[in-house]
Amino acid sequence: MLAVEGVSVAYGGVLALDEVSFEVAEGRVCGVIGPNGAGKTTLFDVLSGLRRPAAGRVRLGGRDLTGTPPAGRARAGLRRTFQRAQVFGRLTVADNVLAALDHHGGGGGLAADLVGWPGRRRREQERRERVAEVLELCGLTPLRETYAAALPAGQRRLVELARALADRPALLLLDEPTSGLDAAQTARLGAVVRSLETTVLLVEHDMGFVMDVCDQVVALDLGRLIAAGPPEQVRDDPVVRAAYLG
Ligand SMILES: Nc1ncnc2c1ncn2[C@@H]1O[C@H](COP(=O)(O)OP(=O)(O)OP(=O)(O)O)[C@@H](O)[C@H]1O
Repeated sequence: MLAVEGVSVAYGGVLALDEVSFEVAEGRVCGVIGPNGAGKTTLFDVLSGLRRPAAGRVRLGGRDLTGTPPAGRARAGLRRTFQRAQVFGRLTVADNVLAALDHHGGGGGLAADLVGWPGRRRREQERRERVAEVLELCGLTPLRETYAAALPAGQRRLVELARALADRPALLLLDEPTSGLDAAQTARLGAVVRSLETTVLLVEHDMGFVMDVCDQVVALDLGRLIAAGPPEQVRDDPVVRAAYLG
């Protein structure tokens, strides 16, 4: 379970987050909505460890991550995608995903290869199978040998998603995942997100997508949590509607 407890962040005089608290049960998909400047990006920065909150705690699976730097959170199973996809342009699609798995096994360099470290080939095989599985899931199999730099933005975003999913993260943060995707890619993304057993938090402006894939939604406005609950309930909440009308 992800627990956000009383998180506050101030930029100078501006309270970007004001005692925000909510929980997401394991394996659930939670949408984060709110008008511009609501604090959504700041919340993601706090969760991924890029920004230390002035107050409050973040727990994942009972473990307090509040003071843990980004690399430690990655080891705890947290993955994030960005509004601008971050992929290795000079690697093929398949190698991009393989690279995301490379800290599992492998290693040891040439010496270990020569000695034929037991289990090494089996692990290599497992990694390749996992790459194939994730590429298939994300609809990228036909593009597996294409260099990522040659892909249009929408497909690069799917590659970034495939990288994030590769080693079965405990928590996946998706920042506006549908931006740059066409209708077919958005539908594929929705199916992928729904099929995951991972806990997912996603910031998204496409309300149709949020309604379609999220189990719950939290709404922020001016740094405060103004509604939380089932998607339709939050969408129809008069306070949420008023916030969007500004
Ligand atoms: N580095 C910063 N320095 C000062 N103020 C900031 C900084 N980053 C964000 N803010 C302010 O904090 C508030 C929350 O911003 P944030 O980017 O988290 O909102 P958001 O919901 O992600 O908005 P958007 O949908 O436009 O991306 C806003 O008032 C914003 O102007």
